[in-house]
Amino acid sequence: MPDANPPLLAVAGVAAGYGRTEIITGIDLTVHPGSFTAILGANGSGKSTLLRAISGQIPILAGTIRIAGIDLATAPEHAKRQFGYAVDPADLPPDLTGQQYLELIGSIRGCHPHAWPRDDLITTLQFGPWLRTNISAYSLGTRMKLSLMGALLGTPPLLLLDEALNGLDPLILARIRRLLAELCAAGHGLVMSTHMLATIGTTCTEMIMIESGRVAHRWTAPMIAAAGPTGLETMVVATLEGAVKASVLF
Ligand SMILES: Nc1ncnc2c1ncn2[C@@H]1O[C@H](COP(=O)(O)OP(=O)(O)OP(=O)(O)O)[C@@H](O)[C@H]1O
Repeated sequence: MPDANPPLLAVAGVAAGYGRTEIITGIDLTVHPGSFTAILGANGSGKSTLLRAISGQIPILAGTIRIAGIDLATAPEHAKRQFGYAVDPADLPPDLTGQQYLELIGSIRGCHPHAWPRDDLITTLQFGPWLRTNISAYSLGTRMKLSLMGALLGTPPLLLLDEALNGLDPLILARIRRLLAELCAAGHGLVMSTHMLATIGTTCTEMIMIESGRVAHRWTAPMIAAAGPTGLETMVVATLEGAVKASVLF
């Protein structure tokens, strides 16, 4: 019998990569309503590859991915309606305006192009002046805002953010953090890859660290709370140092 309250995301034994090269292996990850999972790891460890697999951009080589109980492999269109994914700013279509991009995402999601969790998102993100300008003229931070606005369109149950806070100025960053915290409090799930420990602080409920394509460390909410904002950085840097020493030994 299907689970009446399935997790928002259930990743089990997943392997994925590019062509014949397997980059991530044996990944298990469960995200429940209200949780915020941060994916950490050194450059090139496989964080984006994991998020590309979860969002169905690359095929998986082993394992299963279920989004709100829906199998991504057997019902991809249905599964993809359950999450918003902040695309890499470099992948935004340069010849569209912001408004056209939002209309495109809205048509794919079957929602109004401004159907956000808050009606005033354009004002909150100070995006109004850019709506009718071609994306090719945007700064990195402006592209990042549009990418986040696309992910939030239709207020999906699950948000997948790949280093989606890079390049935002401190005011916009604070506003986005507040909005994401509100969404988690309302029962949405958030998975975000990041190097910005100071930014995620202790707001996440789980942290995983990817090393060479595998989950090498997991920190639960009590462990994160016990470390505190300053201890968190020390803890993660020490873990990364340990990984570098171990790779030198082998
Ligand atoms: N499109 C691609 N084709 C082939 N290999 C790729 C591709 N994208 C990434 N890789 C390789 O996969 C590995 C993991 O890359 P990935 O982008 O997932 O790492 P990451 O942890 O997100 O890194 P960073 O923190 O630098 O963003 C790297 O060795 C990278 O070179």
